[in-house]
Amino acid sequence: MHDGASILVLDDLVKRFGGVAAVGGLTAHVRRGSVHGLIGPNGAGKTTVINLITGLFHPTSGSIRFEGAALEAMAPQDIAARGVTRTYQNVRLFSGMTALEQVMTGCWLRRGVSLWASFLGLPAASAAWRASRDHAMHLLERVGMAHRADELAETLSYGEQRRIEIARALGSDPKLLLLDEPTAGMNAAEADAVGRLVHELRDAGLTILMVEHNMSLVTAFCDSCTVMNFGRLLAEGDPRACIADPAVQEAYFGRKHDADRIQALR
Ligand SMILES: Nc1ncnc2c1ncn2[C@@H]1O[C@H](COP(=O)(O)OP(=O)(O)OP(=O)(O)O)[C@@H](O)[C@H]1O
Repeated sequence: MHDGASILVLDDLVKRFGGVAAVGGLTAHVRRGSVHGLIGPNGAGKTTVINLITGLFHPTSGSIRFEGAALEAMAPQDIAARGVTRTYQNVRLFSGMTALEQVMTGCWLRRGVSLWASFLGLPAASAAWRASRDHAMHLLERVGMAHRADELAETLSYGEQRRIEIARALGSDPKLLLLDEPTAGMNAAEADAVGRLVHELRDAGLTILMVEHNMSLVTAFCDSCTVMNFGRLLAEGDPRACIADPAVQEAYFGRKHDADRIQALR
């Protein structure tokens, strides 16, 4: 997958924090128009990879190519402007704002009017505000939350808040959406609904890279995956094949004889 089919290519990516190599030479490919899972045990380096792709951290070495452009030295807002956006592991909504207002904050890249025009209430700013409200409403419909548009975010259920976050991330018309544990804390029905939403977004042309711990969701909804362990690549490809890989099983559950010993101690 070294051709134009890959929208994102990570090559020998390294991120050190002092003596800790959170990412220790990761190479990975994400195919355009796919749902790609990024999985691995706790502390494997998955969130650090998302932080590197979005420019929150710069890599110690290695490269990140998005549609052929090098992202590794770019500022987060420039990466966002190229069409890469994300959600966070923990819900990060603004308190005191309605669902619609939350999503409107994500539409800033589309507005195209200066901050001064907004402050001065110029006609162009009012028209841009109406356009971003209409777009935010459309996005709420897309994630099945239009009926909650005027509710304060803090009054919504956890699953609903996650949907609002996804709608907000869609506000900048991304090409690549990075979801960091989008189903954490959800019940099976809510998680399944997120899986279906992710498929709808993919079918509408988006590429999705999703950090996920729920293996049944990964096998049901991811087209491909990258498995990390200790900052490195453990397996890449078809999710079922990756999860069945003995090295991946060992990373998650320990060696078979360790499991047998633990069982014997019980
Ligand atoms: N800012 C930081 N400073 C120092 N160490 C960090 C920092 N961020 C991450 N690490 C370390 O890097 C390693 C990878 O962390 P990371 O959060 O990327 O893993 P993860 O796979 O996302 O884990 P989880 O599934 O538990 O969220 C861990 O050992 C973590 O403690």
